Amino acid sequence: MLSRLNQHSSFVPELARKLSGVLQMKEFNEGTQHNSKPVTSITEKGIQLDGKTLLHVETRNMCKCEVCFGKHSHQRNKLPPIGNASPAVKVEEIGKVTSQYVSLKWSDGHEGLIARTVRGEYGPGVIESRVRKWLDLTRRKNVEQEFWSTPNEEVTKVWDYSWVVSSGDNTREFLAHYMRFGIGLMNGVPKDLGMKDILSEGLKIGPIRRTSYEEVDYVRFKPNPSNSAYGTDLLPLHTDLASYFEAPHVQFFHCMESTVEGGESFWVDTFAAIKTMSEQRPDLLEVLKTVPMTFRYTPPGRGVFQLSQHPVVKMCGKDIWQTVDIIWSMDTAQFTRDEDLETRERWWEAFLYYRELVEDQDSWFVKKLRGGEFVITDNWRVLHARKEFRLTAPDQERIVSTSYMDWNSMANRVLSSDKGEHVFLEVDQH
Ligand SMILES: C[N+](C)(C)CCCC[C@H](N)C(=O)O
Ligand SMILES: O=C(O)CCC(=O)C(=O)O
Repeated sequence: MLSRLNQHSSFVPELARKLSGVLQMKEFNEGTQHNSKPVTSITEKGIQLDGKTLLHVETRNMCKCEVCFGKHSHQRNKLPPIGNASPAVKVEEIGKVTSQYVSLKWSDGHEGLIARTVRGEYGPGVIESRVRKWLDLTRRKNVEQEFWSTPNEEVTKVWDYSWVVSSGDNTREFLAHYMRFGIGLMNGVPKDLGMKDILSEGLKIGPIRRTSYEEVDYVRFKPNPSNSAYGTDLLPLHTDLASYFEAPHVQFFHCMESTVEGGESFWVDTFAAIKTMSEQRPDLLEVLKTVPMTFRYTPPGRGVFQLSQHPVVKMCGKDIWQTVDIIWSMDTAQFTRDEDLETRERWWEAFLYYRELVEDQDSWFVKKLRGGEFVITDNWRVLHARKEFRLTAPDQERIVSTSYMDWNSMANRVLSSDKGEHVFLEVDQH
């Protein structure tokens, strides 16, 4: 590798410019996303590449040579010198430029190459088209999500189970829909399939996230319920397991049977409400973002003591990232011990403002689930609830099974290539 690079170290800038011109045409034809001229030049801050400035330190950390970057692991093999920020490592020379890579030599003596394209970065194979289409959605970027303050046709779309599981691409479309709206519904799940069959054999996703409810929990009427879900009363809008430090990202609902009266489900998109709040009362939103609330689930006699704290709204940069809301597991008494009076007054004003927005019934998606229907919700975004139901005849039943999963497992299904042949970076063709 290095000896090959050395061949290019007597590098002529003009040649690179010519090459770059040719490459620009080629890439345009391939439909890649380079805008302006693919100039490669060294500047004060770093290098100019394809109309973009890359900092010296960034280029050094982006090195894709086989010394720096694991061929099999696609992880960094070797750290660039720790002191690469101070004194700053600098690009000293730009070498060969091809459609995928640019060779660079840095002031720490290292010679390597950085990728110019998504393909150069991750390697050839099916993944590239998916990454282009879905990378931002799988990273929960708000710009790709569609917030809904009324349940429109797209949000309420019900997908046919057998269609969804009939090909990998169909499954991906369905999961991408779920990620966009925070909810995805299917019907027609065959009667003989349980939660685990649907997840691992149908949607081919996993593993299930274990909680204190084990892998699959059956929500049905139980006397003296250890969780309010097992009663028949209205179950108000909430996200599940707020008492965990990291509440599960994804929640699955499989309605196995429902012949009771009432018991309609409803959902609301908190991100739409938070957006409204950010426009109308940014001062109150700030309070929800900064003041932590304690959440608690400590049912007696079960050896369970779950206690955690979170602000109700979490951000990731400028993106709304997570809402945590379960009114009845808020430990209000603990809150009075943790925060001063003034903070609590402001917090309650902010929380009730927010709660009023999500309790606006016009923003609810209401649907009575029937046997064979399946719902996935973004438990960091969409609140779910169930209306009261009544058992008026002995043969009536309502059984919903629930499970949880990490968001990564969904993203993995949407973006990954299938297991099989190794597909390596094309650095050796550079
Ligand atoms: C569905 N399953 C019964 C497993 C969990 C119910 C979670 C909602 C609950 N009240 C909470 O403590 O967060
Ligand atoms: O019974 C239902 O439909 C809702 C149950 C629920 O919200 C839960 O278990 O978290």
